Amino acid sequence: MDPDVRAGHRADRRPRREPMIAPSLASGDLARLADEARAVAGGSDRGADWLHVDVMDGHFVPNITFGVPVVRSLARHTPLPLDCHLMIEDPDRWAVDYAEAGAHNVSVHVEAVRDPVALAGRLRDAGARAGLALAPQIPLEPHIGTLSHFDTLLVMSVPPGFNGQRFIPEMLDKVRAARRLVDAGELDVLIEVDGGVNLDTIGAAAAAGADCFVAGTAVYGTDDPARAVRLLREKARAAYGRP
Ligand SMILES: O=C(CO)[C@@H](O)[C@H](O)COP(=O)(O)O
Repeated sequence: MDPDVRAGHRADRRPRREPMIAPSLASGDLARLADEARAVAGGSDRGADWLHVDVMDGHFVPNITFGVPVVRSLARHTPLPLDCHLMIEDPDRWAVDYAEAGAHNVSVHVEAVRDPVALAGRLRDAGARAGLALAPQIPLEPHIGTLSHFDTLLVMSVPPGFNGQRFIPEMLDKVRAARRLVDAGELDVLIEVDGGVNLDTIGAAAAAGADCFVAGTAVYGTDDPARAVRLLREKARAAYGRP
């Protein structure tokens, strides 16, 4: 693979002291996706780090959202790296199409993928980071070996399928366990937490060791999404022990 692309992936594995915020576009106005992306991009200020794109197929989860053509168009309308979270059956068939459409990170659910190691390699060959997602009922421990082939661990803190759900604090045990492995040098993944992240919950997720925070309702459910991104980052920074 292109060494510059790999270098870019490594650059995302920043020292864990600067929180990343990834607004979840599915909570925005779905008739104005480019505008909603622009609303969090930041302009001259620092905006969101990634734009989270929840892909749901009506089979793996009981909801339907975005397909490959939407991601391809979005990639032309925003400078933000697209973080595609595939909640679909047969990610082995579809994931690389999202990478080729311009996704920066493509996460697949471990129980849905047939050959995770091969798929991670194919995603990287297509120029994307590879992410492994764990729904609330899926434990971390059996998948640690598989994760060593991935760039991102997405810990879901709500059942997949819908925005606006309540954060499940018990999921932070998985974040803490992953953080310990990363800090011990036994795993090299960016830890993302997704679902119910808001100003009341982000501090606990940051203290548990998450690097990247997906927030839908807490960003797009406000009058000022850019401000919401700033406030979320400040809360996470404070929990990291930074001003
Ligand atoms: O993947 C999912 C839900 O399936 C999440 O990305 C949520 O869509 C985030 O929305 P909030 O829980 O922050 O409203």
